[in-house]
Amino acid sequence: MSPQTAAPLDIEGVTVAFGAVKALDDVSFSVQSGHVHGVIGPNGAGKSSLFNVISGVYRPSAGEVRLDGMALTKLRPHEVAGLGIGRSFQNVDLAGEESVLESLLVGRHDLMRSGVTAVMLGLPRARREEREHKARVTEIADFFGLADHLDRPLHELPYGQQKLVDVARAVCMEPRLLMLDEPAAGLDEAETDTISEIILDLRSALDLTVLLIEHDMGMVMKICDHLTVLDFGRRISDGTPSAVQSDPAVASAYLGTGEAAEIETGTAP
Ligand SMILES: Nc1ncnc2c1ncn2[C@@H]1O[C@H](COP(=O)(O)OP(=O)(O)OP(=O)(O)O)[C@@H](O)[C@H]1O
Repeated sequence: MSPQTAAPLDIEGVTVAFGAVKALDDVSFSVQSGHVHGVIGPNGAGKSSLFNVISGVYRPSAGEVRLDGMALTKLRPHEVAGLGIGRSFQNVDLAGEESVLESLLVGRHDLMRSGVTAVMLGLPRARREEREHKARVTEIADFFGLADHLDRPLHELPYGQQKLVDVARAVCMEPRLLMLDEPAAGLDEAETDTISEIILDLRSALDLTVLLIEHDMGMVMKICDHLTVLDFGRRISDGTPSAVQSDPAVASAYLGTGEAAEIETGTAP
């Protein structure tokens, strides 16, 4: 289905500081190609900062990020996206009357060769390209069970489907590495199961590496091959879900956060 193949990611000695606060402090870990790799940690641990470094939004003061051996740390966000990193966001943007189709086409912006003017003038090459992009977007929407909703305004969809659109938009970028920031936030158990299945199916069907930030421990334990745990910007644990679950450093980081029981039992809050 996709011409791309899953890519490995290496994070080496990455530090990001905001004044006296080190959002990331000498963080290193590797993500194997084809893995679903979870990044977990209490609030403020540095997870979103890590995503921002990988996607080129934050420049680290030290360290390097490599996708399939290629250094990303000096690139701009659109250049990082062009190398095959697609990203969903923590908060769904409900503003505007944008349709699901339009929202998904935004994900293909960097893949479109014809400019907006050419499309508006109805030039043949632009029309053909637009048709091809719409066909691919429809195929991806179908994977998410969204194909019947393409013409509906995004804000009319139930929240669970809006979260699916957010993930689908990142898939429309044709990534080799898909970064998902809390795809299950605000979802009920059945919706969380649905998105979990979709992530696993996507990984196989599109040959993706998946990097996942998620607070839902039930989901993390179920679908991740490997976990990295951050706390106060430092990597405090890294290993298989069961190894991380029994790591005393992890239990102590979560102590008093309200998520400690979920870490121990691997259940959703
Ligand atoms: N742009 C910024 N300016 C100043 N401080 C920031 C900025 N971004 C992050 N931080 C700080 O860096 C630390 C890590 O924040 P980050 O958002 O990366 O954590 P997180 O693990 O994603 O948290 P959460 O689970 O709550 O989303 C926090 O102390 C945060 O206040």
